[in-house]
Amino acid sequence: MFILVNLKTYPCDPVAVADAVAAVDETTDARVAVAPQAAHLERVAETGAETWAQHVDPIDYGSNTGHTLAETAADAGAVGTLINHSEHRLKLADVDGSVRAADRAGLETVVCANNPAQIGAAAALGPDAVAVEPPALIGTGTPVSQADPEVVEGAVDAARNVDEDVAVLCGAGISTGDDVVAAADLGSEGVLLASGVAKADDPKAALEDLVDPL
Ligand SMILES: O=C(CO)COP(=O)(O)O
Repeated sequence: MFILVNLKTYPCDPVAVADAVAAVDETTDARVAVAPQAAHLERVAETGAETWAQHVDPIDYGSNTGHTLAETAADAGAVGTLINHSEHRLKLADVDGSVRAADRAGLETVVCANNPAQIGAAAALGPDAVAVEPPALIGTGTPVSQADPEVVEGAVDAARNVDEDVAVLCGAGISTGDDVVAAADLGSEGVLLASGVAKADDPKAALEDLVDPL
């Protein structure tokens, strides 16, 4: 299982969480990675934790003020990027452009989407993975894999019908190892989560609980 911790703009210490991610990754067969804010990419990558960007723009080098260039994220140590989060919504053409930009820079891609229909559209753009995250469950602590299993199964079917090579992850409310096991049982190859680790009093203990049953 792939466990990708999105730090969003939570007021946590990104380096401390990254240290915990790196330490827990050593103890498990699961793959554990962290997606800090763009300004923290370099410091986070220096911990040795697998580091992802939260976003890259559909641009190339040039006159693009205030944008995130995929190559710059890669230079800072990112090995992958999220694209099109519910909290950072892109037009389909821009999702496509961001996937192309990430490919150009050698970044792995996970395109997020709200529901199975959008997952099908996202999978058609050829990312490495898609992640279904129902917006109503994000940040609630109610795990999509246990509260809304149909949406995860629907996403797996939607992606498989389009491109069997695109992995499917799920996210929203995931915070325990049981939530991760439930996701795996539904055909998900990984989970995206944020508050369960970024807002935890002890992020390392939260990560240990997530990987414990794997
Ligand atoms: O949006 C998410 C991950 O990208 C999920 O957030 P929560 O884990 O806080 O529900």
